[in-house]
Amino acid sequence: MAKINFGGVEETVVTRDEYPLAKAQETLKDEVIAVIGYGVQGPGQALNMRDNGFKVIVGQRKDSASWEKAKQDGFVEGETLFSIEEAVERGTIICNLLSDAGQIAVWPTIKERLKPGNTLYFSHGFGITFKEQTNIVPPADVDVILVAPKGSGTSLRRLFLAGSGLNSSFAVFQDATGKAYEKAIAMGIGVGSGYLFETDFKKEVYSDLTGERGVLMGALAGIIEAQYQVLRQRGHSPSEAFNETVEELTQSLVPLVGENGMDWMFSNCSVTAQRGALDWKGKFREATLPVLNELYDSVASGQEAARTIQRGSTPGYRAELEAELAEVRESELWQTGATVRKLRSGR
Ligand SMILES: NC(=O)C1=CN([C@@H]2O[C@H](COP(=O)(O)OP(=O)(O)OC[C@H]3O[C@@H](n4cnc5c(N)ncnc54)[C@H](O)[C@@H]3O)[C@@H](O)[C@H]2O)C=CC1
Ligand SMILES: CC(=O)[C@](C)(O)C(=O)O
Ligand SMILES: [Mg+2]
Ligand SMILES: [Mg+2]
Repeated sequence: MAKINFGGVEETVVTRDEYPLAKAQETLKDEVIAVIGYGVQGPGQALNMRDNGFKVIVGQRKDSASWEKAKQDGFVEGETLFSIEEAVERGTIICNLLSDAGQIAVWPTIKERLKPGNTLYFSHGFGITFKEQTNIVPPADVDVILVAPKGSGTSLRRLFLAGSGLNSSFAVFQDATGKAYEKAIAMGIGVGSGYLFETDFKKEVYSDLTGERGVLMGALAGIIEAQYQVLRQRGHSPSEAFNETVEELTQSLVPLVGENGMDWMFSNCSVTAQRGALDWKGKFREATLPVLNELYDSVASGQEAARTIQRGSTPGYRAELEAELAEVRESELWQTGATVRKLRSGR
């Protein structure tokens, strides 16, 4: 395992050089990998593993949109596509890729079909960590592992097809066979990870829930709305407010951050911009620190999990969620965005 120094702190990382695909194939050669749930992570992981030469079957509710999607992706009913019950029966590694709320409802179905020596696999520490709320307590005779790609299942698939990989966290919660660690790494390689970073279930779910509610999604959406609102209220046109808040962020500046870091993005902007950004970043940091601490507390207390479960198990919730997304989509800000996107010439 490679020891890599991250800004002065040494961590253990698994690379594809030291754990090549051939080794992962050897480790998992006798396993039937049952991917339960075919939403966003399900297709990304199942297709990457299938393309990587693993035995993959899919378990999904019949007559659902996801069932049809699995068929379109080449999974064949009765051969590689089954009901959830049958897929769990047939699998030796059970990948629980249902939505986090869905995992609670389906857990009894999975639990009663697990056999000694099976592996229970998650892509989130949610169900295990918040067991008081989820009741997901695996029997002692199965391995319990995690590989959590740090990005959308859509990106996992796209990067795999492009020949690169998305980084993933991995963890072992329970090692019944003595082989759990090896299986976790092999699965991580199999689903198309670039590098694998070791963590535990609790750290994975705490950081993941914080990240998506914070900078990655919630804070990003919120700060964009706030700046757009200020510019519009101060008399700027929609296109000017959008270009100066989102289009330049996504098309020019964030890709530069991704390429070579924040200081490099800064140094590719004017000295005027650099002076102002360096002066103002502290204010933004201090203003958001209390909110981020409140968020972390809400994650650690189980309140975020409770809300996810409560909302996610309400009948008709998907339609409500879609209505909330439609409200975002139909706002002036994001309607302006749709128009601006059409004007990206030559791309
Ligand atoms: N969306 C993503 O890209 C990422 C998701 N994850 C984790 O991966 C896991 C799967 O997440 P997603 O793919 O987003 O899930 P999803 O929300 O797309 O749902 C997956 C599947 O669960 C099924 N399902 C939901 N409730 C059900 C129920 N009560 N009975 C039977 N089937 C039910 C749906 O039909 C769907 O096919 C979660 O633990 C999530 O936190 C981790 C990294 C990224
Ligand atoms: C894509 C991802 O990793 C998230 C944002 O944590 C999620 O979809 O839950
Ligand atoms: Mg995540
Ligand atoms: Mg997440």
